[in-house]
Amino acid sequence: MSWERTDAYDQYGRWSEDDVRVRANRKGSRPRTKQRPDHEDAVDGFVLTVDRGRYRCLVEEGHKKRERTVIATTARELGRKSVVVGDRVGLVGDVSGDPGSLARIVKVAERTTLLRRSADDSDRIERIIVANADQLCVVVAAAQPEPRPRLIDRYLVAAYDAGIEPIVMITKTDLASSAPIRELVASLEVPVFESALGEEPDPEFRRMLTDHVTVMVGHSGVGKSTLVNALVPKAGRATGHVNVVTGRGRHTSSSSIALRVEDASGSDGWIIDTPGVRSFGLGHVDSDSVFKAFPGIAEVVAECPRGCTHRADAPDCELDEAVADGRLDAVGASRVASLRRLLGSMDPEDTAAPEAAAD
Ligand SMILES: Nc1nc2c(ncn2[C@@H]2O[C@H](COP(=O)(O)OP(=O)(O)OP(=O)(O)O)[C@@H](O)[C@H]2O)c(=O)[nH]1
Ligand SMILES: [Zn+2]
Repeated sequence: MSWERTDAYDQYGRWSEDDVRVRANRKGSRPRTKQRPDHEDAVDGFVLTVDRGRYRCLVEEGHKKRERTVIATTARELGRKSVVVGDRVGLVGDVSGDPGSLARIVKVAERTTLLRRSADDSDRIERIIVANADQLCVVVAAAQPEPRPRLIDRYLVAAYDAGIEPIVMITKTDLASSAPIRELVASLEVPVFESALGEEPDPEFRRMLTDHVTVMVGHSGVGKSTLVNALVPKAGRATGHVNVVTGRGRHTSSSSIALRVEDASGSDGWIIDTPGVRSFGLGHVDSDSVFKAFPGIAEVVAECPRGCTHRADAPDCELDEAVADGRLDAVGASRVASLRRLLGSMDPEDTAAPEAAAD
């Protein structure tokens, strides 16, 4: 996973000069770096969309008059470092945002989080979906398409692995009860919200988005775009239909986009809508990091034998001891059971879900 970081950046995303050769400087002016300009004049941008090598970035965010979007490409000096929606970048060149103008992304700030998926569970090559999200909203329909518990589990595992707080939004509650999904996530203490067609989004849910970057994920057809449009009326996310026979959506949204969402008081946050998927590979996830996401459990697994998977069948797993001797109470014990179930969603026999086939 080392490729996601470039050592030439420090923790603030500035160039680190350590590995840059500095030419002897006879004239006594500032030392010049041979290959890497430090781009002190770069302006900060927030990546809103990525489309075939063109990055739409928001600059002077929050500034009433000067805030604008700028189209940019990536500078060659970034090398193979990828830039994704949610990235905080430094831009040079024409940052006016005028029609036809083009800027260059020369820096990418170190990411606070990375949401990743792999093509399938045997594939350790990961794709970064979104950077810097601190919440992940799993959108799941009460019906049409039928909820797929394993996919929900997989999203939750990905969130815990990435250090992102999960939220569950149950849509289409006009069609079926939300109870089975609520039961599924009950022991994880994940905030759960509901929505139904034609209803205003729950103000509590809207408030939950304020001052956060929330990535919205879900199976194709669950009503994610409908929800995003309700939250951000000018978003104009294309909504599709669900095939009544298969219950599948048509992948109407095809790329990720960051959208500003406001609450009743006018405060705002960002949601990042991602394309609907049918499967979510977890080849890159290490089960240790999922357990370590929970205080109380992290201390216990620190005592496990080396290489312990912490799964139900793991020999001498300290979690079993801690449940037995009361170090973990009833809530802790049910959380361990839930996490083990979540990690069961990574089991290989589960990857060949019928939905993985194209329709
Ligand atoms: N009954 C009902 N239908 C809904 C609700 N939300 C969305 N739908 C319908 O479900 C269908 C799919 O909705 P979309 O918003 O396009 O779904 P999506 O999750 O964005 O789908 P992808 O673009 O494939 O990712 C549309 O026909 C919506 O009108 C709801 O709360 N209740
Ligand atoms: Zn263990």
